Amino acid sequence: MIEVKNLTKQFGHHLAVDDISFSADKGEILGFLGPNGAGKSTTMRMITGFFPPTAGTVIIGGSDIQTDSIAARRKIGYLPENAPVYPDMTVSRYLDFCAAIRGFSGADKRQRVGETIERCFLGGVRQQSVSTLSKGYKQRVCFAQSILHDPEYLILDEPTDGLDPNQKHEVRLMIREMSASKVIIFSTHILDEVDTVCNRAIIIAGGKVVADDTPDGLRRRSAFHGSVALTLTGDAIDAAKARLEEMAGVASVSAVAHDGDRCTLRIFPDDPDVPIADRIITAVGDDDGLRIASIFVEQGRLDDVFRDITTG
Ligand SMILES: Nc1ncnc2c1ncn2[C@@H]1O[C@H](COP(=O)(O)OP(=O)(O)OP(=O)(O)O)[C@@H](O)[C@H]1O
Repeated sequence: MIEVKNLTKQFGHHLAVDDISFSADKGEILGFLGPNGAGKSTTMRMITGFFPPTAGTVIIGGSDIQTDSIAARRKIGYLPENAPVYPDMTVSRYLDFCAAIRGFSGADKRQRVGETIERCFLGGVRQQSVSTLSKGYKQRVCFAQSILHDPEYLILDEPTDGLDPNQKHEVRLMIREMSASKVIIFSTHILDEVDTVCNRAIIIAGGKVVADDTPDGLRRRSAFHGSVALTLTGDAIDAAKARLEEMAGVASVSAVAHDGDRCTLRIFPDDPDVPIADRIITAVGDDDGLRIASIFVEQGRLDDVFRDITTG
């Protein structure tokens, strides 16, 4: 369990993190979202003991990051923003060095490093100097050092930043695979990533937690959640629209696009959780010459919800 209580960070007169509290348990993959400068990296730096908070506490598996720092940090794997890795070392030497710092030696160390290199697909560059690696590979090397000791708590600051789509996919898979036995917190600007990887999302804006929900729960906050986009072709669209407006369970119908004899209607239900698409198809089907070109039930888009929440 990770417990963050009333965490606050003041840089001079600037309040970067303002009284953040949350806790996360094993199996949770917690996405940290927020606009630029919201306070995500600062929060992660305090959680990992990179710098102390102005106020508040962080307890990692029972160990306080400030008063029992070494015990707390032993349990953490941390991928900082921009993947700081020693440029003059080879990949193999760097991971060897990280493993030694983590207390591994001899055959155990060799095995850890070997397995991690394999797991992070770094075999092809293991003897290459870090300074000659591409941005994506540097990111992978830094990711490798964060999981080397199989930590229970994994704090990843934009882990897929700079990776190509295949590498992004691999990292997301790895995060999901590891999640059962860990608490994983990672920040990202990619909302799709939250959907595919996380089972919980915290949105931070202006240093405060402004939403804490499942990705599905966030989507349900969209004004469009449960609405139906219906595209019709034919002459009798106005009659169909009138009929839909009278239908039980429909709150409103609006024409959102019109092109010749083709029209898209957006139908808002009274209750977004009561499906109405079947009844819409039946109601429209009564009109001669009218054809349904497409029908789509909107689940709500995370980027719309994110914008609404973070811009107030
Ligand atoms: N060491 C520092 N000294 C002074 N101000 C800082 C320091 N570190 C961060 N800040 C400020 O704190 C605020 C939060 O920064 P932080 O890096 O945590 O944001 P973020 O949410 O991670 O942003 P991004 O998505 O752009 O990475 C910003 O206004 C930033 O300028």
